[in-house]
Amino acid sequence: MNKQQLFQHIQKKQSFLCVGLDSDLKKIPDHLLENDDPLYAFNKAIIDATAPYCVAYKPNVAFYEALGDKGWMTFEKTVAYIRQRYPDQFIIADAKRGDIGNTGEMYARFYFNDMKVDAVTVSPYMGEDSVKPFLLYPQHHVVLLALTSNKGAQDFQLTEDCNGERLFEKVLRISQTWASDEQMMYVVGATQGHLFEDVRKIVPHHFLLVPGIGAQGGSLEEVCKYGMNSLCGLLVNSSRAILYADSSEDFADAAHDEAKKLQLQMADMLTKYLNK
Ligand SMILES: O=C(O)c1cc(=O)[nH]c(=O)n1[C@@H]1O[C@H](COP(=O)(O)O)[C@@H](O)[C@H]1O
Repeated sequence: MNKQQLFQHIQKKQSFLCVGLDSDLKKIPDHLLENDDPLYAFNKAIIDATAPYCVAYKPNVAFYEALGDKGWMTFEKTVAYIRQRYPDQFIIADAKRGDIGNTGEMYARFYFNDMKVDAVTVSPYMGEDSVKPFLLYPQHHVVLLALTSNKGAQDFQLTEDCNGERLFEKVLRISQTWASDEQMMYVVGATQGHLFEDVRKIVPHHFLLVPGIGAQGGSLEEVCKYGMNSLCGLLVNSSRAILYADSSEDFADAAHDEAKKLQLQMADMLTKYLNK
């Protein structure tokens, strides 16, 4: 899916919501534990409840990897379910990979060829040759960590070199030379507020994956005010606030309501900030 197609989905749905599938056996409603594959049953119900209100899903592989073979099967089945039922949805494997070239090739092959996701989150720390294997798949996307939502973003990403350039700025500036803004996207945490202005000075045209609203306290309004571009350019993720809005048998209805609430706020943001 290219940027223009993603934007068309955003316009059609009046939403730039990405639902994070951080599905945790310890948090899903008890009655689902009777299923052969409880996480898959949970994911299917969440996906059916939220699909009208989002344009993307982001299964976080940690939650599947932790369950071994069974978890990987759940991951694969979940991606296949989205592909089959909701082919317009953009699917991001949140894997935060990044290793030397030949290892990166294995990761890229696994996620793009076998798991068939559209995009993978990748860490920039090991540099160009660690990211390149993912860029050999022209129809797929790298979502590079730039300025993350967590407190530890201060430890390295916000530190300055002797010219006053912060590390996240260097990541954005240099990595742009590795791929076009069709293939590269960046993670910028919603908790970074006005720093979106600085991000947009360097990458005005890229799509940004923005986690950190809801449970982490980031502001949707601030993200949109400083981060929206003429193709929206934002995929705003929410995981726990949607998945665990209710722990009873009504969990899917609660997820539906939460996703719809965010979609309505996003429709307002599009009216307010698109092309402003
Ligand atoms: O790459 C990510 O998706 C990511 C980057 C980041 O800076 N912060 C961040 O929270 N995430 C992920 O986004 C999701 C946020 O989940 P909630 O805080 O529950 O909405 C989790 O899957 C995190 O791993």
